[in-house]
Amino acid sequence: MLDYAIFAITFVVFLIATVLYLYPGSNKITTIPGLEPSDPKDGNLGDMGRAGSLHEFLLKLHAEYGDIASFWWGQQLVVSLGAPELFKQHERIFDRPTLLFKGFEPLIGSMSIQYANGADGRTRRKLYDPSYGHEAMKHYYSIFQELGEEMAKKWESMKGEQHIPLHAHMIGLAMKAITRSSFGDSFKDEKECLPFGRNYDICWNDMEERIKGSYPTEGSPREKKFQEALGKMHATIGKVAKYRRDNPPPPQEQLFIDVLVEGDLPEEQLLSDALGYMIAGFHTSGNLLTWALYFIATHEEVEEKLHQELIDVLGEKEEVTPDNISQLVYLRQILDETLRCAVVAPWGARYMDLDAEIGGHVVPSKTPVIHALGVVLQDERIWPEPNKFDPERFDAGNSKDRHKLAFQPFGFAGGRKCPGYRFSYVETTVFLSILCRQFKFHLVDGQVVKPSHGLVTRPAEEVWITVTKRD
Ligand code: HEM
Repeated sequence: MLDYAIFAITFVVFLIATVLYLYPGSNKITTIPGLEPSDPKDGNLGDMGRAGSLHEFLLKLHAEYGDIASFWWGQQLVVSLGAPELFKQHERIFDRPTLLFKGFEPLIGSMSIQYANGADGRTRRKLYDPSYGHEAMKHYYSIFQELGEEMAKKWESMKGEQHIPLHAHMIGLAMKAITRSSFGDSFKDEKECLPFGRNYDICWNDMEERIKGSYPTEGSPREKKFQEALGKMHATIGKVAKYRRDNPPPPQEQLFIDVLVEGDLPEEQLLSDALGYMIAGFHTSGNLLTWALYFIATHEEVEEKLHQELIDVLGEKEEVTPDNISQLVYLRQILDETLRCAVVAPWGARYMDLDAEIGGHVVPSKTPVIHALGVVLQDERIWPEPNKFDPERFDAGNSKDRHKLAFQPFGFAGGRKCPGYRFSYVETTVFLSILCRQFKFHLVDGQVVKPSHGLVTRPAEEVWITVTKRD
């Protein structure tokens, strides 16, 4: 009888301990150091808001708890990795957790590649990736050249001291680059391009409000305005898709939109992925261009060294081509240091269906795992004086001993890194070589340029510059 009582008591104690151990809202389901939820419903989302952004929150989290740390996204435990050695353990993981990107769904749609995992995600990448592969890139140089020269002419026509809204101009330029190269000449027509840009602004401004926690109520004028603008963007993409379906180009002239059209995809997937690639394509590159020119304008020695390289490699007139682009070594260092210093894309994420071991801890199955790319890009153990803009960090001699996963601004895991990384390097190289060969840049006095970190890092306010034509 006593034996039975001891067994029963032990069993009940074990059961209670197990329930407490696994109860959501308790951090006991993992040994990973980290935050307790500040709120039973919202977890640490409030702390994230107070930090300013997820990136700033992660900087603090890792400073306090180390290279692997945990926190609560609402009632979901989330793990963050903040060191290249830990990235290594996630190098093969493909699937992305939906939860952390759910906020973008009203704009990009639930069928976006952003949410596609397993066989579906891999099949899509296999279908879409060649549009931004090494061979495809060769067709885009002339488009970038034409757009860069157009921008240079516009700046040249501006009177000496006229203030230029750098961010607006660079986002516009990057939008033209992705639409023309991926969707064809329909976007050459300003009548298509300008309203598209305006509708995009309406949707994006509303998305920024949503990401800060302000959602429109169903049927409200705000929601109607958002849906109307989104509908118009979809209608434009639908019109372009129909035109390309009715007038198919020869195989060697196929663009991304033709791949979508030929893929015989459900209409919703076509619209989602067309819009998703477009947004991912210009938001990122537009901000990379903005930050690069901001750093060039504020670092005269960098500006002059770059100008000299452009003259040495291209002379006064030559264009960037697939054959000479690799000679623009210093320009590439500037782009890489900009991606690092401005943390253009601060984080990525993955999850696994199984329990996994990372950094000596068990990560329970289905737990979203953040790749804190930006935390690593600002880690002073890897990058001394991390806030200093110094392209020499990427000089071949200075890079050779660095861990290969220390610089991964386009992500690194599971063959699912950013599909647009080559595109971005080529477009920004062509644009900057045209603009920096012709102009000197000056930041208008009295501005304090601060970053605003979302899924992409942009300047919190417009950056105003003036330009002087070089002799
Ligand atoms: C400065 C430029 C860019 C940066 C820093 C950047 C960064 C990133 C990062 C960090 C990811 C997440 C990767 C991961 O989960 O491991 C990503 C994904 C993605 N990027 Fe980019 N990107 C840039 C330019 C572009 C361009 C030009 C395009 C379009 C051609 C593009 C399209 C995408 C798409 C569609 C995804 C999601 C892919 C998927 O779900 O498999 N990006 N990007």
